Amino acid sequence: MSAISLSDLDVAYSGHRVVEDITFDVAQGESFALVGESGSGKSTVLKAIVGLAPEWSGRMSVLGQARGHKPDLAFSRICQMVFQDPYASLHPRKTVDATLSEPLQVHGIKGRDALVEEKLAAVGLDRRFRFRFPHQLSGGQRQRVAIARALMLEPQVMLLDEPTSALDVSVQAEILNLLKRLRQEHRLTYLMVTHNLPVVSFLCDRMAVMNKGRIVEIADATSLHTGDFSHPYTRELYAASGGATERKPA
Ligand SMILES: Nc1ncnc2c1ncn2[C@@H]1O[C@H](COP(=O)(O)OP(=O)(O)OP(=O)(O)O)[C@@H](O)[C@H]1O
Repeated sequence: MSAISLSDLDVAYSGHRVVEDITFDVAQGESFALVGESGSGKSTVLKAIVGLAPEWSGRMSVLGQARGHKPDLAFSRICQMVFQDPYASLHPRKTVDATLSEPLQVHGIKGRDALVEEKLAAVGLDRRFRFRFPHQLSGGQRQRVAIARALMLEPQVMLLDEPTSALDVSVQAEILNLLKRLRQEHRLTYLMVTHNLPVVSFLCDRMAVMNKGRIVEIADATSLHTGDFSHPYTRELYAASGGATERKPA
């Protein structure tokens, strides 16, 4: 059983189709990237999976459970999304504690104190941060809180939408290291949007290259060492990123 399976996925906004014919499978425990230039539809694919882009057709399933068009509370227990900008994704008037407790309340899960502290520790924040508001945190700390929130329900699949691109270069590597560690410790599957090929090299096993709403190529991340790609658009993207990506991102 795949962690994520998309087949002939089309997605539109107000009748205007922006994503077409998306088909790929992500294996359990795999880290899979969607790359491509701005506007190519990468985030839209993630939004469709979590139900934030409701005009879709095709087939989607996560851990063997087919996605429908109706809200599905149980889905959030297996799949969570982390957004690009932790300023925008965290409620400014909620403490870290309130933000992390909310999914537990919604799902009627007990043991709030221990779980909040456990997930804070998992993302490298000690208990001093628990009763702070987002404006009392750095950008990197805020993104750690957003990741902790995504972990609260112990999902197996995480959708990561440019999780480091809104951060200072100096903290990008810290968050990437954290994501790498969490994936190992929690045996997570990642589907990650990025435009940064060194990030793919660091964190991902395979990548799908998107151009104008379609996938033009699916390649192993190891191809980033050699530049051995079949589609001209991928070769262009590779050349634009400066070629071989042995170096660490950020
Ligand atoms: N809520 C929305 N309503 C209408 N159009 C949208 C909406 N969100 C995105 N779009 C459009 O859909 C297309 C794909 O956007 P999407 O955000 O998926 O691209 P992307 O590849 O993730 O780009 P970026 O890297 O800039 O985030 C773009 O043309 C965008 O303007």
